[in-house]
Amino acid sequence: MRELQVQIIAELGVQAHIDPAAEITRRVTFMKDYLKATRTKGFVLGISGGLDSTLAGRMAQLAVEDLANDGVEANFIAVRLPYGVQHDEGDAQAAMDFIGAKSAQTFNIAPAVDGFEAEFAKTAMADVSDFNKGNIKARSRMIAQYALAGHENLLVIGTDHAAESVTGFFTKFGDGGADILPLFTLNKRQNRALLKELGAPEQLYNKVPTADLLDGKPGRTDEEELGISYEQIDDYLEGKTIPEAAAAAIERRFLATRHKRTVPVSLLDTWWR
Ligand SMILES: Nc1ncnc2c1ncn2[C@@H]1O[C@H](COP(=O)(O)OP(=O)(O)OC[C@H]2O[C@@H]([n+]3cccc(C(=O)O)c3)[C@H](O)[C@@H]2O)[C@@H](O)[C@H]1O
Ligand SMILES: Nc1ncnc2c1ncn2[C@@H]1O[C@H](COP(=O)(O)OP(=O)(O)OP(=O)(O)O)[C@@H](O)[C@H]1O
Ligand SMILES: [Mg+2]
Repeated sequence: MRELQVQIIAELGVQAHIDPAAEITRRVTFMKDYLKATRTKGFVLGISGGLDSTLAGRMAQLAVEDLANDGVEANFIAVRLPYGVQHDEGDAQAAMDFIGAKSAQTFNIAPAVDGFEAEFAKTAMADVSDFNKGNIKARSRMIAQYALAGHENLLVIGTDHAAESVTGFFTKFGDGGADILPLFTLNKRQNRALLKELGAPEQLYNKVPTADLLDGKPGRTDEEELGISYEQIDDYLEGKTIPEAAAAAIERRFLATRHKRTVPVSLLDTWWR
């Protein structure tokens, strides 16, 4: 194995072989234990229709149902956070149906994002780029989830996992901003396997991953933006040999995005030297 590959696998805690049922139990138990230890009152998570939030959302609902059986009252808010009308709203609704959250809500981020866009144009005297606006959308979703969390003393769930973490493919303090990460250590195909194990419809566990942040290219696939396939990223994270160009691209992105996987850099840090 490549030297950096060994390091990355250890840092992200990826296991090459998993038992999906056991992984579900382990993660639901983690969510329940953390909620009890912190005496918080439940969870909130944005549901996009993509497979990561469908999986984390279903596990959150299972945690809340288990907690009720143990005599602990907890809420789970599954919140749709569209920018106006989402092009694949049907999948998002199918995800909401499958999750069956205790509380289902909708928060349209369009007025907030459009407000930022207008003020940005006045301040910078230039239009915000579609790419930069995409990050504003991701950060607006974070703010909406923290507002709901603050209202009821809930924990914000993040869907970061090894196959996104390794390339830093998330918005810093956007979808990267969360309190608890139940999918951590899993790669993309393992997320899919857990969702299938939970009995999700095929339409949901086989959904093509998309950050879906661009006005100009709705539903642009992650693989198109990254130029690396999840098959390659997953294989790399399982310690397999992949083509040199793909391995080098993953490692380049990993090294360039170290600042996203840590708290803000201070005088006491040395990792960047
Ligand atoms: N070396 C460094 N040390 C400390 N901070 C550093 C830094 N370099 C940049 N920064 C800071 O980081 C910022 C750039 O990071 P960031 O704002 O995240 O922006 P950036 O990494 O450029 O863009 C986010 C990427 O994640 C993708 N994404 C976002 C959201 C969701 C998903 C998804 O899969 O659903 C994917 C998105 O498509 C895009 O490719 C800079 O503006 C700067 O403030
Ligand atoms: N339109 C949306 N509505 C609600 N939440 C969203 C929306 N877009 C993104 N999110 C939140 O941001 C997280 C990160 O998005 P990301 O695309 O990585 O995950 P996903 O959509 O759940 O799965 P996939 O990566 O397979 O598309 C989502 O898991 C979800 O919590
Ligand atoms: Mg998505």
